[in-house]
Amino acid sequence: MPVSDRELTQMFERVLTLSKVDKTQSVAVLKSDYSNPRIVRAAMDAAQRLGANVYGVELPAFNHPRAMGMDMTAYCGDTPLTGNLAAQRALEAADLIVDTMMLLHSPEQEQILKTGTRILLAVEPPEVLARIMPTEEDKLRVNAAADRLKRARSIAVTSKAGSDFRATLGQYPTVTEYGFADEPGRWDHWPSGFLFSWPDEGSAEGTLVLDVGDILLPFKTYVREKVTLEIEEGFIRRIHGGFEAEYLRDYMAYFKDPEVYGISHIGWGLQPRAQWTAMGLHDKNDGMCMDARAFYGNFLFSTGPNTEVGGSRKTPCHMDIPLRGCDILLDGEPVVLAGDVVAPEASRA
Ligand SMILES: O=c1ccc(O)c[nH]1
Ligand SMILES: [Fe+2]
Repeated sequence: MPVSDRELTQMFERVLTLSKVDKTQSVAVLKSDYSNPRIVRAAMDAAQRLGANVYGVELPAFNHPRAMGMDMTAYCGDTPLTGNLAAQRALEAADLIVDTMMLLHSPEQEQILKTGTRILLAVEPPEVLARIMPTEEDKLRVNAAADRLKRARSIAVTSKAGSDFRATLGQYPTVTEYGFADEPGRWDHWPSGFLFSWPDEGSAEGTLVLDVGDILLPFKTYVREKVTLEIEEGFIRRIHGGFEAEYLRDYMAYFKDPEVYGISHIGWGLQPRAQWTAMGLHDKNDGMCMDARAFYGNFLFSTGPNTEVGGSRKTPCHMDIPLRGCDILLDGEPVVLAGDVVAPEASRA
Protein backbone atom coordinates (compact mmCIF):
# COMPACT_ATOMS: atom_id res chain seq x y z
CA MET A 1 0.00 0.00 0.00
CA PRO A 2 1.32 3.50 -0.72
CA VAL A 3 2.63 5.59 2.18
CA SER A 4 1.89 9.33 2.07
CA ASP A 5 4.75 11.83 1.97
CA ARG A 6 3.56 13.25 5.28
CA GLU A 7 3.61 9.81 6.91
CA LEU A 8 7.05 9.06 5.41
CA THR A 9 8.42 12.27 6.94
CA GLN A 10 6.90 11.38 10.32
CA MET A 11 8.47 7.91 10.10
CA PHE A 12 11.86 9.50 9.42
CA GLU A 13 11.37 11.85 12.36
CA ARG A 14 10.78 8.81 14.58
CA VAL A 15 13.78 6.84 13.28
CA LEU A 16 16.11 9.87 13.29
CA THR A 17 15.03 10.58 16.88
CA LEU A 18 15.93 6.97 17.76
CA SER A 19 19.23 7.70 15.94
CA LYS A 20 19.90 10.55 18.39
CA VAL A 21 19.34 13.38 15.87
CA ASP A 22 18.64 16.73 17.55
CA LYS A 23 19.65 20.39 17.26
CA THR A 24 23.24 19.56 18.27
CA GLN A 25 23.70 17.27 15.26
CA SER A 26 24.67 17.61 11.59
CA VAL A 27 22.97 15.22 9.17
CA ALA A 28 24.20 14.49 5.64
CA VAL A 29 21.72 12.88 3.24
CA LEU A 30 23.75 10.85 0.75
CA LYS A 31 22.09 10.29 -2.61
CA SER A 32 22.75 9.32 -6.21
CA ASP A 33 20.78 9.31 -9.50
CA TYR A 34 18.90 6.13 -8.49
CA SER A 35 17.96 7.17 -4.94
CA ASN A 36 14.24 7.25 -4.14
CA PRO A 37 13.51 11.02 -4.23
CA ARG A 38 10.66 10.60 -1.73
CA ILE A 39 13.05 9.05 0.78
CA VAL A 40 15.64 11.80 0.17
CA ARG A 41 13.00 14.49 0.69
CA ALA A 42 11.53 12.86 3.81
CA ALA A 43 14.98 12.44 5.37
CA MET A 44 15.93 16.08 4.66
CA ASP A 45 12.61 17.43 6.02
CA ALA A 46 12.60 15.21 9.11
CA ALA A 47 16.19 16.10 10.04
CA GLN A 48 15.35 19.81 9.72
CA ARG A 49 12.21 19.43 11.83
CA LEU A 50 14.41 17.89 14.53
CA GLY A 51 16.57 21.02 14.44
CA ALA A 52 19.70 19.42 12.95
CA ASN A 53 22.08 21.08 10.49
CA VAL A 54 21.20 19.29 7.25
CA TYR A 55 23.02 19.01 3.95
CA GLY A 56 22.93 16.81 0.88
CA VAL A 57 25.80 14.98 -0.80
CA GLU A 58 24.94 13.92 -4.34
CA LEU A 59 27.22 11.51 -6.22
CA PRO A 60 26.95 10.53 -9.90
CA ALA A 61 25.82 6.90 -10.19
CA PHE A 62 28.58 4.35 -10.80
CA ASN A 63 27.98 1.30 -12.97
CA HIS A 64 30.55 -1.47 -13.03
CA PRO A 65 30.49 -2.93 -16.57
CA ARG A 66 30.37 -6.49 -15.20
CA ALA A 67 27.61 -5.90 -12.63
CA MET A 68 24.31 -7.60 -13.47
CA GLY A 69 20.87 -6.58 -12.24
CA MET A 70 19.83 -3.53 -10.24
CA ASP A 71 20.10 -4.90 -6.68
CA MET A 72 22.80 -2.90 -4.92
CA THR A 73 23.87 -5.89 -2.81
CA ALA A 74 24.73 -7.99 -5.87
CA TYR A 75 27.94 -6.26 -6.86
CA CYS A 76 29.79 -5.05 -3.76
CA GLY A 77 32.89 -2.99 -3.07
CA ASP A 78 32.94 -0.18 -5.65
CA THR A 79 30.33 2.55 -5.15
CA PRO A 80 29.70 6.10 -6.45
CA LEU A 81 31.91 7.25 -3.52
CA THR A 82 34.92 5.17 -4.51
CA GLY A 83 37.89 7.43 -5.21
CA ASN A 84 35.99 10.64 -4.37
CA LEU A 85 38.00 11.81 -1.36
CA ALA A 86 36.43 15.29 -1.29
CA ALA A 87 32.93 13.81 -1.01
CA GLN A 88 34.15 11.35 1.62
CA ARG A 89 35.55 14.23 3.69
CA ALA A 90 32.22 16.06 3.36
CA LEU A 91 30.45 12.94 4.64
CA GLU A 92 32.91 12.34 7.50
CA ALA A 93 32.10 15.86 8.74
CA ALA A 94 28.55 14.76 9.57
CA ASP A 95 27.40 13.23 12.84
CA LEU A 96 24.92 11.05 10.94
CA ILE A 97 24.68 10.08 7.28
CA VAL A 98 21.33 8.91 5.89
CA ASP A 99 22.52 6.68 3.04
CA THR A 100 19.91 6.46 0.28
CA MET A 101 22.31 4.98 -2.30
CA MET A 102 24.10 2.09 -0.44
CA LEU A 103 27.69 2.17 0.76
CA LEU A 104 27.36 -1.25 2.40
CA HIS A 105 30.28 -3.66 1.90
CA SER A 106 32.57 -0.84 0.73
CA PRO A 107 35.93 0.09 2.32
CA GLU A 108 34.82 3.75 2.32
CA GLN A 109 31.93 2.92 4.66
CA GLU A 110 34.34 1.46 7.20
CA GLN A 111 36.68 4.47 6.88
CA ILE A 112 33.78 6.88 7.50
CA LEU A 113 32.53 4.90 10.52
CA LYS A 114 36.01 4.91 12.04
CA THR A 115 35.78 8.72 12.29
CA GLY A 116 32.80 8.29 14.66
CA THR A 117 30.21 9.28 12.04
CA ARG A 118 27.04 7.16 12.19
CA ILE A 119 25.41 5.77 9.03
CA LEU A 120 21.76 4.79 8.58
CA LEU A 121 21.00 2.96 5.33
CA ALA A 122 17.47 3.50 4.02
CA VAL A 123 16.77 2.20 0.51
CA GLU A 124 13.75 -0.11 0.91
CA PRO A 125 10.28 0.88 -0.38
CA PRO A 126 8.32 3.21 1.96
CA GLU A 127 5.72 0.42 2.55
CA VAL A 128 8.47 -1.85 3.90
CA LEU A 129 9.94 0.98 6.00
CA ALA A 130 6.46 1.54 7.46
CA ARG A 131 5.75 -2.15 8.15
CA ILE A 132 9.11 -2.69 9.85
CA MET A 133 9.47 0.52 11.88
CA PRO A 134 12.32 -0.04 14.37
CA THR A 135 11.67 0.06 18.13
CA GLU A 136 13.75 0.25 21.28
CA GLU A 137 12.37 -3.24 22.06
CA ASP A 138 13.92 -4.55 18.82
CA LYS A 139 17.27 -3.15 19.97
CA LEU A 140 17.00 -4.87 23.35
CA ARG A 141 16.18 -8.23 21.75
CA VAL A 142 18.90 -8.07 19.11
CA ASN A 143 21.48 -6.98 21.68
CA ALA A 144 20.46 -9.83 24.00
CA ALA A 145 21.17 -12.28 21.18
CA ALA A 146 24.42 -10.45 20.38
CA ASP A 147 25.62 -10.87 23.97
CA ARG A 148 25.28 -14.63 23.39
CA LEU A 149 26.87 -14.62 19.93
CA LYS A 150 29.84 -12.53 21.10
CA ARG A 151 30.70 -15.27 23.62
CA ALA A 152 30.29 -18.15 21.17
CA ARG A 153 33.32 -20.07 19.96
CA SER A 154 31.44 -22.45 17.68
CA ILE A 155 28.24 -22.54 15.63
CA ALA A 156 26.45 -25.64 14.30
CA VAL A 157 23.48 -25.55 11.92
CA THR A 158 21.36 -28.60 11.06
CA SER A 159 17.98 -29.08 9.41
CA LYS A 160 15.51 -31.80 8.36
CA ALA A 161 16.45 -30.92 4.77
CA GLY A 162 19.94 -32.25 5.49
CA SER A 163 22.03 -29.22 6.46
CA ASP A 164 24.93 -30.11 8.71
CA PHE A 165 27.20 -27.07 8.94
CA ARG A 166 29.67 -25.91 11.56
CA ALA A 167 32.32 -23.26 12.04
CA THR A 168 34.41 -21.78 14.80
CA LEU A 169 33.82 -18.18 15.86
CA GLY A 170 35.77 -15.47 17.61
CA GLN A 171 38.12 -14.10 14.95
CA TYR A 172 35.53 -11.58 13.79
CA PRO A 173 33.13 -9.28 15.65
CA THR A 174 29.39 -9.68 16.07
CA VAL A 175 27.33 -7.19 14.03
CA THR A 176 23.80 -6.19 15.04
CA GLU A 177 21.15 -4.54 12.90
CA TYR A 178 18.14 -3.13 14.75
CA GLY A 179 17.18 -0.27 12.43
CA PHE A 180 18.66 2.92 13.87
CA ALA A 181 22.18 4.37 14.20
CA ASP A 182 22.28 5.67 17.77
CA GLU A 183 25.88 5.17 18.84
CA PRO A 184 29.10 6.83 17.55
CA GLY A 185 30.59 4.91 14.63
CA ARG A 186 27.51 2.69 14.26
CA TRP A 187 26.16 1.55 10.93
CA ASP A 188 22.58 0.29 10.79
CA HIS A 189 19.92 -0.46 8.24
CA TRP A 190 16.26 0.52 8.44
CA PRO A 191 14.53 -1.96 8.16
CA SER A 192 16.29 -4.86 9.85
CA GLY A 193 16.30 -6.85 13.09
CA PHE A 194 18.99 -9.55 12.92
CA LEU A 195 22.60 -10.24 13.85
CA PHE A 196 25.61 -12.03 12.45
CA SER A 197 29.30 -12.70 12.62
CA TRP A 198 31.80 -14.36 10.26
CA PRO A 199 33.29 -17.86 10.56
CA ASP A 200 36.95 -17.97 11.58
CA GLU A 201 38.96 -18.11 8.35
CA GLY A 202 39.03 -21.65 6.97
CA SER A 203 36.78 -23.07 9.71
CA ALA A 204 33.41 -23.38 7.90
CA GLU A 205 32.73 -27.05 7.13
CA GLY A 206 29.91 -29.36 6.13
CA THR A 207 26.74 -29.19 4.06
CA LEU A 208 24.09 -26.53 3.64
CA VAL A 209 20.91 -27.67 1.93
CA LEU A 210 18.69 -24.98 0.44
CA ASP A 211 15.23 -26.53 0.79
CA VAL A 212 12.05 -25.63 -1.09
CA GLY A 213 11.05 -22.10 -0.02
CA ASP A 214 14.50 -20.98 1.04
CA ILE A 215 15.62 -17.75 -0.61
CA LEU A 216 18.44 -16.74 -2.93
CA LEU A 217 19.37 -13.04 -2.85
CA PRO A 218 20.00 -11.03 -4.99
CA PHE A 219 18.17 -13.38 -7.38
CA LYS A 220 15.04 -12.82 -5.25
CA THR A 221 13.86 -16.35 -5.96
CA TYR A 222 12.30 -18.96 -3.68
CA VAL A 223 14.10 -22.30 -4.17
CA ARG A 224 11.79 -24.84 -5.84
CA GLU A 225 14.11 -27.87 -5.71
CA LYS A 226 16.87 -28.62 -3.22
CA VAL A 227 20.32 -27.14 -3.74
CA THR A 228 23.19 -28.72 -1.79
CA LEU A 229 26.35 -26.76 -0.99
CA GLU A 230 29.38 -28.71 0.17
CA ILE A 231 31.72 -26.55 2.22
CA GLU A 232 35.32 -27.34 3.14
CA GLU A 233 37.86 -25.13 4.88
CA GLY A 234 35.66 -22.04 4.62
CA PHE A 235 34.79 -22.34 0.93
CA ILE A 236 31.93 -23.82 -1.09
CA ARG A 237 33.53 -26.63 -3.06
CA ARG A 238 30.53 -28.17 -4.80
CA ILE A 239 27.01 -26.98 -5.65
CA HIS A 240 24.57 -29.66 -6.75
CA GLY A 241 20.84 -29.98 -7.43
CA GLY A 242 18.62 -29.10 -10.37
CA PHE A 243 18.04 -25.89 -12.27
CA GLU A 244 18.66 -23.51 -9.36
CA ALA A 245 21.95 -25.24 -8.58
CA GLU A 246 23.06 -24.82 -12.20
CA TYR A 247 21.94 -21.18 -12.20
CA LEU A 248 23.86 -20.48 -8.95
CA ARG A 249 26.98 -22.26 -10.26
CA ASP A 250 26.87 -20.30 -13.52
CA TYR A 251 26.29 -16.96 -11.77
CA MET A 252 29.16 -17.42 -9.31
CA ALA A 253 31.52 -18.75 -12.01
CA TYR A 254 30.84 -15.58 -14.04
CA PHE A 255 32.98 -13.56 -11.61
CA LYS A 256 36.06 -15.71 -12.33
CA ASP A 257 37.17 -15.15 -8.73
CA PRO A 258 37.78 -18.09 -6.33
CA GLU A 259 36.94 -15.79 -3.40
CA VAL A 260 33.25 -15.68 -4.35
CA TYR A 261 32.94 -19.17 -2.79
CA GLY A 262 34.07 -17.99 0.63
CA ILE A 263 31.48 -18.07 3.43
CA SER A 264 30.69 -14.51 4.53
CA HIS A 265 28.40 -13.30 7.36
CA ILE A 266 26.31 -15.95 9.18
CA GLY A 267 23.57 -15.31 11.73
CA TRP A 268 19.84 -15.41 12.35
CA GLY A 269 16.69 -13.29 11.98
CA LEU A 270 14.86 -11.71 14.93
CA GLN A 271 12.30 -9.45 13.24
CA PRO A 272 8.69 -10.70 13.68
CA ARG A 273 7.39 -7.86 11.47
CA ALA A 274 9.53 -9.13 8.58
CA GLN A 275 7.75 -11.79 6.54
CA TRP A 276 9.06 -14.75 4.55
CA THR A 277 6.24 -14.20 2.07
CA ALA A 278 6.92 -10.50 1.43
CA MET A 279 9.44 -11.08 -1.38
CA GLY A 280 6.74 -12.73 -3.46
CA LEU A 281 4.68 -9.52 -3.35
CA HIS A 282 7.38 -7.16 -4.62
CA ASP A 283 9.05 -6.63 -7.96
CA LYS A 284 12.72 -7.59 -8.04
CA ASN A 285 13.84 -3.97 -8.32
CA ASP A 286 11.65 -2.58 -5.53
CA GLY A 287 14.54 -2.92 -3.08
CA MET A 288 16.95 -5.50 -1.65
CA CYS A 289 14.23 -7.43 0.22
CA MET A 290 15.18 -6.99 3.84
CA ASP A 291 12.15 -9.10 4.83
CA ALA A 292 14.12 -12.12 3.64
CA ARG A 293 17.22 -11.24 5.67
CA ALA A 294 15.39 -10.36 8.88
CA PHE A 295 12.40 -12.72 9.21
CA TYR A 296 12.18 -14.26 12.67
CA GLY A 297 14.03 -17.55 13.13
CA ASN A 298 15.82 -17.72 9.78
CA PHE A 299 19.41 -18.89 9.45
CA LEU A 300 21.00 -16.25 7.19
CA PHE A 301 24.29 -17.16 5.61
CA SER A 302 26.12 -15.38 2.82
CA THR A 303 29.04 -15.72 0.46
CA GLY A 304 31.91 -13.53 -0.69
CA PRO A 305 33.35 -10.37 0.90
CA ASN A 306 34.56 -10.07 4.50
CA THR A 307 36.38 -6.72 4.13
CA GLU A 308 33.93 -4.87 6.40
CA VAL A 309 35.39 -6.68 9.37
CA GLY A 310 39.01 -6.46 8.25
CA GLY A 311 39.01 -9.71 6.27
CA SER A 312 41.05 -10.09 3.12
CA ARG A 313 38.27 -11.26 0.80
CA LYS A 314 37.27 -8.31 -1.37
CA THR A 315 35.14 -9.91 -4.04
CA PRO A 316 32.19 -8.14 -5.69
CA CYS A 317 29.88 -11.18 -5.69
CA HIS A 318 27.72 -11.32 -2.57
CA MET A 319 24.88 -13.82 -2.07
CA ASP A 320 22.56 -13.58 0.97
CA ILE A 321 20.79 -16.90 1.54
CA PRO A 322 18.20 -17.21 4.34
CA LEU A 323 17.11 -20.75 5.26
CA ARG A 324 13.94 -21.78 7.13
CA GLY A 325 13.47 -24.55 9.65
CA CYS A 326 17.06 -24.83 10.87
CA ASP A 327 18.49 -25.66 14.31
CA ILE A 328 21.24 -23.20 15.26
CA LEU A 329 23.46 -24.11 18.22
CA LEU A 330 26.20 -21.97 19.75
CA ASP A 331 28.75 -23.97 21.72
CA GLY A 332 26.23 -26.81 21.65
CA GLU A 333 23.38 -24.71 23.10
CA PRO A 334 20.35 -23.90 20.87
CA VAL A 335 19.37 -20.33 19.98
CA VAL A 336 17.02 -21.40 17.16
CA LEU A 337 15.21 -24.76 16.87
CA ALA A 338 13.27 -25.72 13.73
CA GLY A 339 13.22 -22.09 12.65
CA ASP A 340 11.90 -20.70 15.97
CA VAL A 341 13.97 -18.54 18.32
CA VAL A 342 14.38 -20.38 21.65
CA ALA A 343 17.20 -18.49 23.40
CA PRO A 344 18.30 -16.23 24.83
CA GLU A 345 14.85 -15.60 26.33
CA ALA A 346 15.38 -11.81 26.17
CA SER A 347 15.80 -12.07 22.37
CA ARG A 348 12.44 -13.79 21.79
CA ALA A 349 9.57 -11.70 20.36
O1 LIG B 1 21.29 -5.07 5.94
C1 LIG B 1 22.02 -5.78 5.24
C2 LIG B 1 21.84 -5.86 3.89
C3 LIG B 1 22.65 -6.67 3.15
C4 LIG B 1 23.63 -7.39 3.77
O2 LIG B 1 24.42 -8.15 3.04
C5 LIG B 1 23.80 -7.31 5.10
N1 LIG B 1 22.98 -6.51 5.85
FE1 LIG C 1 24.88 -9.92 3.17
